[in-house]
Amino acid sequence: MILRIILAGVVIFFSGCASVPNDQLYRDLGEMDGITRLIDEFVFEISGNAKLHEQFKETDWERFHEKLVTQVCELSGGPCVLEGDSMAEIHKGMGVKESEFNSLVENLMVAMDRLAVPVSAQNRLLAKLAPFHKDIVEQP
Ligand code: HEM
Repeated sequence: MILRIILAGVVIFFSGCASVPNDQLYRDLGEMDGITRLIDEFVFEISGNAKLHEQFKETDWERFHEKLVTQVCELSGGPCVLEGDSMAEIHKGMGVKESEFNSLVENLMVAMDRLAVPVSAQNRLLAKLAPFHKDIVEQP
């Protein structure tokens, strides 16, 4: 009897874990539609940002947009996987400066404000992106 209760507890615990997917941020961002609109605005901001013009002058905007949608979908717990090189490998040798990184993050914040993304979701997305700082910025 005791064994059955323990077993039931274990089963409930694991099925509970499986039935609560950690996709709250993905849902708060409006799933694929919301994320696509967010990246539309983000890419629009980046492409018009004079401080970033030199870095992005040869960018394939369509590919960049698609990769960013996939990345934000994945990071927020959505059903996407960004394949390919790591953030460090992609940005290696670009000489990305701290000021450029901050400017790009400001572009994202403007995009999120424009779409009225709730502040708590904004903060959670920024927190997911923050660890990339060390992979992208090349210290002088
Ligand atoms: C949290 C910050 C950032 C994230 C999440 C991010 C993410 C990405 C992603 C997903 C790609 C596409 C990779 C691919 O094509 O496979 C990319 C490419 C690129 N990133 Fe970043 N990036 C960030 C910051 C920056 C900064 C600060 C710069 C420069 C100022 C930069 C410059 C570029 C450039 C030039 C490309 C190549 C675009 C192309 O030629 O198609 N990134 N980044």
